[in-house]
Amino acid sequence: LLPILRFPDPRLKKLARPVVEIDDGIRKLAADMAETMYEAPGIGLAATQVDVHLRVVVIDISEEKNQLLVFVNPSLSRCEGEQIGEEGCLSVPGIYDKVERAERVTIHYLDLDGKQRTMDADGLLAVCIQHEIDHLNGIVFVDHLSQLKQGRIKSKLAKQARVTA
Ligand SMILES: O=C(O)C[C@@H](Cc1ccccc1)[C@H](O)SCc1ccccc1
Ligand SMILES: [Zn+2]
Repeated sequence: LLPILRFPDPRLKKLARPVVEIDDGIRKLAADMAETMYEAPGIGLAATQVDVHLRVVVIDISEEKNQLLVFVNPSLSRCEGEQIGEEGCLSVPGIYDKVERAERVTIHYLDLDGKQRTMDADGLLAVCIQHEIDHLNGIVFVDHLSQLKQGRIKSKLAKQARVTA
């Protein structure tokens, strides 16, 4: 299992670098990220969240937890429509708030065989993909909220940290 960075850790703001070659190291990273995601539990995880600043994302929104998607160097095209959904984040435990996302996206990425692929997504998968790509760009969903809400969240998490410490 990989330790997940907690907001407002400054390493969550780092920009992840593209993967140059998909080797066994990247395949092991994806496997470790998937294990960490399933155990959390979560439906998505970006390498940034486990302090690896490479553009790798794992997602599984299936009920049976048996449809793992791995996106290397993901990018979006054709962002259409709007949807507002309640979001949480494994790096911001206990905080949930509404975030506006595109309803439909086309994602371009490399699979673990290094093959260039394209996928259309909508609904929860589109939301998750946008949430994870934000992480690779150093953006946490809290950054989309008002300064007032961000202040409240920081103090709430600081209090939680004191209690658990
Ligand atoms: O921190 C992460 O990146 C995992 C996120 C991914 C996510 C956030 C909002 C909406 C969709 C996906 C989640 O914390 S995973 C936990 C979760 C589980 C079911 C539904 C929503 C969030
Ligand atoms: Zn997140």
